Amino acid sequence: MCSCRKKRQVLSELDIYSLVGANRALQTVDVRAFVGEDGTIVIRFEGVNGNPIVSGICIKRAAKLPASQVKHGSVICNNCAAEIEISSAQNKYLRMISNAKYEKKIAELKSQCQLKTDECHEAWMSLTGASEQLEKVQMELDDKFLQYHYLDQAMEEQAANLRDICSRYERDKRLWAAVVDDLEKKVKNMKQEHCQLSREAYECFDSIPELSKMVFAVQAMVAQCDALKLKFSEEQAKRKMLYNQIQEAKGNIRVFCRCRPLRNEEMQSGFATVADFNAANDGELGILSGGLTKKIFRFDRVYTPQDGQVNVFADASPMVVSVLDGYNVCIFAYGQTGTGKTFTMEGSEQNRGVNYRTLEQLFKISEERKETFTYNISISVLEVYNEQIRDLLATSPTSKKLEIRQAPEGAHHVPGIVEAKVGNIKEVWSVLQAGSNARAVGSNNVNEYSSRSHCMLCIMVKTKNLITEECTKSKLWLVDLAGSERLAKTEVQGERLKEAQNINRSLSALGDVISALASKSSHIPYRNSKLTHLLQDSLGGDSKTLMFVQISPLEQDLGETLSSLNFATRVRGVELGPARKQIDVGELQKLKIMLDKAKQELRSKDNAFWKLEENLRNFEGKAKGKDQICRIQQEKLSELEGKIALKTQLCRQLEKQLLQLSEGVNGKEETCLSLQQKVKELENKLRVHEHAQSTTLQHKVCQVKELENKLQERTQEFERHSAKLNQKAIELENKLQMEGGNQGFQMLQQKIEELELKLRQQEQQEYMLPACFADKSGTTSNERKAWSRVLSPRQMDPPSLRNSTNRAINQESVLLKGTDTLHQIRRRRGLQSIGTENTFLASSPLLDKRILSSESTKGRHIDQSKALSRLTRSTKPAATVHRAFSGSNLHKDQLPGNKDKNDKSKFWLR
Ligand SMILES: Nc1ncnc2c1ncn2[C@@H]1O[C@H](COP(=O)(O)OP(=O)(O)OP(=O)(O)O)[C@@H](O)[C@H]1O
Repeated sequence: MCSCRKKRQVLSELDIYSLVGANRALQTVDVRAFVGEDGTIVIRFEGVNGNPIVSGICIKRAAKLPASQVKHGSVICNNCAAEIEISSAQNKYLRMISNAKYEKKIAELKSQCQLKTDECHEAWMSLTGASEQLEKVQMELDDKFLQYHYLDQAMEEQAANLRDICSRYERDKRLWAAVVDDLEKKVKNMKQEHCQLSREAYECFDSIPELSKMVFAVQAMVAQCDALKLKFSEEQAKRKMLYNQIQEAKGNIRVFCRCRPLRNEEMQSGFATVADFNAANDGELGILSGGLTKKIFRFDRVYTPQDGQVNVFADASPMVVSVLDGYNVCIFAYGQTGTGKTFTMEGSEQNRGVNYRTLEQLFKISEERKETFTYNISISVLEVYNEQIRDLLATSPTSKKLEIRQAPEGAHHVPGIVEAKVGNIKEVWSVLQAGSNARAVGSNNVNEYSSRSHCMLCIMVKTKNLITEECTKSKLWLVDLAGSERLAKTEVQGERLKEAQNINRSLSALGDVISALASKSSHIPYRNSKLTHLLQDSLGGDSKTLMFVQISPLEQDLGETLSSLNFATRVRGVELGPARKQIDVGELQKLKIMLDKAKQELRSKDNAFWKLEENLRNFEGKAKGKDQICRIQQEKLSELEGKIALKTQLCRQLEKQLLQLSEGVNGKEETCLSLQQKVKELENKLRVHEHAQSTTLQHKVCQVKELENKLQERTQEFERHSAKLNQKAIELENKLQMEGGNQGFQMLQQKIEELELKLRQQEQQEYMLPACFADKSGTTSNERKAWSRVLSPRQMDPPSLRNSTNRAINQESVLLKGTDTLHQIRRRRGLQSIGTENTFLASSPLLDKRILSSESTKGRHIDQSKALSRLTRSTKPAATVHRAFSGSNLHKDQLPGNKDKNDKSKFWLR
């Protein structure tokens, strides 16, 4: 406290009444008072006239005393430049005020920091919200993208399917077109065929009446023919039967005439033939004699030179077969030498004769009848040579003469002769060959290999009827007579003459027998020769006889030919009487034979009739077949037409489907285009939003970072300084208590001064803060000035002089001293102090709020991390966010998503 002269003068000369008026209190401001040691307040009124009454004292807290103005425990007055001492208590109080000020500032800073933190939190929350929105948008975008992708895939699939369908459709179309073309061609061809078939069918249909007429005519003709054939066969049968009956009744010897063909050399020599075969079929043979006259001979059969062995045997076959029925049969060949007797009877290997064919036929029939008959066939081959019988089958020559004996039952046989049993035709040929080889032959001028004996093959057949148990024993003589040529012609002598004489004698005996038989003589001279004696059972009587008269066609042989033919004519005239079975089986055998024949004829007629019927059926079947083919073709045509109609319908349906598919594809393409546009719009919006978010975030992050840094520095400095001050205060107090005294006091004062100096320096540094904050927090220039004035030494009123309870009175009794500006500044200071008090009062809720915010921040930490984790997704928008953070020059570690949790928690706790 100082006694300011100016004030003192002013106060001494102050005319209170003139200034205030009567009964009004003088209100003084900035009246300095001293606080005594005992705590009393001393106010000195110097130069006061009268007795001023102090009705009330309003103590108001002094303005803050800047530490820089406190030097060595004193303050220099701004008015009088007097050094005002400051008591230790006042210093302590000042320090407390200073500390309180710093605390206030710290609290303000903390509150500002809290506000900034809240702002940051809000910004972060908004950022998180924006991120979430962004994420949602991103998700929607992803969904849209996926939808677009799926749509694209579906489109591609649809397009591929469509292409496939189109290709298949094209392929099928081509195939169908080819098939349709082919079918059309086929239909065309079938139509043509159908037309042709229709024509043919019509023709057939037209010709059916004619055909049926023809069929009827043919049938009628066939029937007529059949009838005629039947009649003919009946007539023939009757004729044959009658003839046979006549023959059998007469017992005539049947005579077949056969003429040999001209030899090659004879033809080359130009020999003429005397035989005329024009009526050979009627059994007539003409012999030309003397060139003009022709003698006709009638026989049972006349063979031309062209007739073969088969024809000859065919006629002889029925008589041959008679031996199986139990008849004795004799077949002999008579004729001039070289006319073909041996050829007819034996034949050659290529042209089998009657002998071989007879045995073949017998075996064949016996095989056919084996169910009803058993046959035992044996053969003997004899030769009558020079009136002696030779066994041609005898393996060893014997001196014993073979004689003919008559059995008790009347049959003649040659005892001791070989009767070779033959079972099949192979054995027959070997036997016949052996006999033929053993036959005596010789050459003459007519025939080089002339037969010089009568060769006689005797076939003995024993038959047993398995049904009737009837047994027969019959024999068949097949005789190849020796040549009947005249002796003069042959010009043989000696032995050959003797052979010829014997041959002629035997043939003459045969003639005699035949003449006797023809004249029906009572005596038949069979025994005149061995030949007739052997043939006694089979020549004449109850036997069947067949004679082959062999003639030569040559004119030179005309005499012999006529002789033979005359002999044959006589033979043919012989009536032997009816043949008789060797065992009388009566008419039964005959009826059976007739029945067999009738059956055979019936079979043949049935066959012919069946053939005709078959032909008719064939005609009808052909007509029906054509009708059926026509019907089938018509059905096929209708089927093909139906198929064509179906396929045409299918083609139309496919075309419709194709059109529908193309329409669907167009619609999907439009949808796809609209979706693409929407996606582009969303992407643009997202980009804009991301850009705005990133810029805002960058800005806020920068601010927060700066504030954080500053706050951290200040806090650290304050803490450090407070710690130092507290420590030094404690030390000083301790020293003060320990030491005491002037020297200690002086030292203490010096130290205090040093400390105050340091404190002032720090305060000066602190005073620079508002300017800094003004720059950042938008503080106006007037406010900065007010700050500097408030912190001036004049405003360092002791807080003890101010009382909050009298604040209103003090404000009203302001001493109008100085300028308006000063007054305004003081008013602001008052307001500032009030604001400061209010700031202190508001500090506790803010602290609570900070705690809550820190707690809520802790609570939100997980969500933020989640949010950040969402931001760090590997999607396109996430990458965009990452770019936004990277664009704000933040280190990767400073990114919320990448920083560790401790840093994040520290960040939010701050
Ligand atoms: N119908 C015919 N067809 C063909 N050749 C025949 C015919 N008849 C006879 N010949 C031939 O004439 C020749 C004489 O025949 P073959 O020996 O049979 O007479 P032949 O009457 O038996 O004589 P021979 O009394 O001297 O024994 C033979 O070479 C024979 O082949």
